[in-house]
Amino acid sequence: MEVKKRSTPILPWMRSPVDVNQFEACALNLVPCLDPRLEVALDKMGFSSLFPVQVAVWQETIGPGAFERDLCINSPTGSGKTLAYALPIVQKLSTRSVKCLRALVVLPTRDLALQVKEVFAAIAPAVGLSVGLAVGQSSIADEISELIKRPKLEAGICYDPENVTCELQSSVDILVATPGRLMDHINSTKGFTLEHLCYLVVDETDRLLREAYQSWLPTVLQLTQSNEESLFPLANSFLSSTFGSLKTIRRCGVERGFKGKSHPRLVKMVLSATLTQDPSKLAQLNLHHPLLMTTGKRRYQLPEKLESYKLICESNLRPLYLVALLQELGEEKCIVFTSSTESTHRLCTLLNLFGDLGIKIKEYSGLQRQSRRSKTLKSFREGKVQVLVSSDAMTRGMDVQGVRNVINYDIPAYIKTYIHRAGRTARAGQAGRCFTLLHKYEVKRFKKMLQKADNESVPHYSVPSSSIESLRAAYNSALGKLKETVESEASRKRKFGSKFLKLSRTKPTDRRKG
Ligand SMILES: Nc1ncnc2c1ncn2[C@@H]1O[C@H](COP(=O)(O)OP(=O)(O)OP(=O)(O)O)[C@@H](O)[C@H]1O
Repeated sequence: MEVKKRSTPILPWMRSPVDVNQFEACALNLVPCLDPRLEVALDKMGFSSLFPVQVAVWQETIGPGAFERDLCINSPTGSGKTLAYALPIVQKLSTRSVKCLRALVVLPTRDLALQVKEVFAAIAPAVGLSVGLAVGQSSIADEISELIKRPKLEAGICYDPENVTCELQSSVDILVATPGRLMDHINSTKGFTLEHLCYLVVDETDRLLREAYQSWLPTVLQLTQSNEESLFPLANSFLSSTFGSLKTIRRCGVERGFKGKSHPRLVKMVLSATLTQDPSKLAQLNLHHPLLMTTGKRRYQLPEKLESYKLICESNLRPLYLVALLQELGEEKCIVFTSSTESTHRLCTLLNLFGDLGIKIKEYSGLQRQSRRSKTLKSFREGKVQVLVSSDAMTRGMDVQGVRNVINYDIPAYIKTYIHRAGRTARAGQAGRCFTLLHKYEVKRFKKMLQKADNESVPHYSVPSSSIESLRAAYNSALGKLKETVESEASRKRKFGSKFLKLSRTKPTDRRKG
């Protein structure tokens, strides 16, 4: 007998969402209250209107909603969620008079954080705001000097470095960070404070809530919680009047208690194309009167102009079919997803051993150094590389213009993974295709998985058998070379490993002598 999986109850507030589909795109000059300087900045970005999800969020933030509720935004990949939160935050902070860290955006990976920072950087300076990045791209010292302003030393005056904390100020109004580097700054950067934080954005929420990442979330929530019930309220006011430092008084209050008050509670915005409904996960965010904004009735949505195809072949012939498909796609930018970093490396090596395919193919995976990954991503963005073979490092959030095709070399294990992978194409209302290579025994599972995203029938895609036949000889030769390459890589690794071991066994004094 089949045991039915007990479904988790949906939280009451999730049952009455705002449907983003009810909103239409809105020309920039018709967006109510939009700061004209931001209109100019958006125009420079090539944007002439706001997308529906951006209009819907604008309503709940700058419009009548007035940031009174925490927002949970579940809208498809490529629908424009980044600007949906960036624009209202920037508009709201545009009237601030003192610079301090007021908005924090947390993302799971460095490349994603860089991408989001670019969006803020395109609009925030237009209204005099600065944006910082804390991702560990540069040394911690360089990052600190970007984020914290040191007091100007007048000639002849020497400050005690231990005693300058109260003089240190934030150089940024908005910080985009990954959890690890954020925790480094919280724990050890003098002058780094979340005391004045007004906005917290948790992008790719379900991914970020899956791991603790050094307990960044409870730490941020604790550091920003209401300080009205502080044990020493008088001490607080004494300190601020004595030292004249800026103090942010938070209130926790009820739904409509904040209008016109200068220091509201911390507002949270959480987003994903596959937002979790798990009450225990959402509870970690300690949301205030949350409002769910979602697109349509289905929990999982694929982009409107995405076409999904299945390509059936024997497992051992998959590389052959992949090459034939890549040749058909020609120079169109394409991402090929595999199930692991190891198979990404192996597949990319194999493809490059096929002889001249007339397309530049590179690997992008968590196995590589960040600098290498960033370089590859840059070449891909610039069109110098046409095909990226990737592990799931590329699955979420990455926005690369002109990606027309996504290929699942390995079938994704979950519908969420399919949605994020496929979502690297068909972005911003553009058309795109997602091909999945399947063995005939996987077809049923694949169909069942796609039904969860309302995708009932996925047509077959076939490559001509003549293309397959013409590639066979090159395939066999590539397989032979792959064996050699793998063996020489393994022996290089072994050599490097034993050298490293020897080195670490040597006494430090000996090493210095050598
Ligand atoms: N108003 C707009 N007009 C034109 N293009 C836009 C607009 N807003 C966003 N875009 C473009 O749409 C693309 C997708 O935006 P974004 O990366 O924010 O999507 P997303 O919803 O966060 O996707 P994902 O769930 O995959 O992270 C980007 O290339 C962005 O530049």
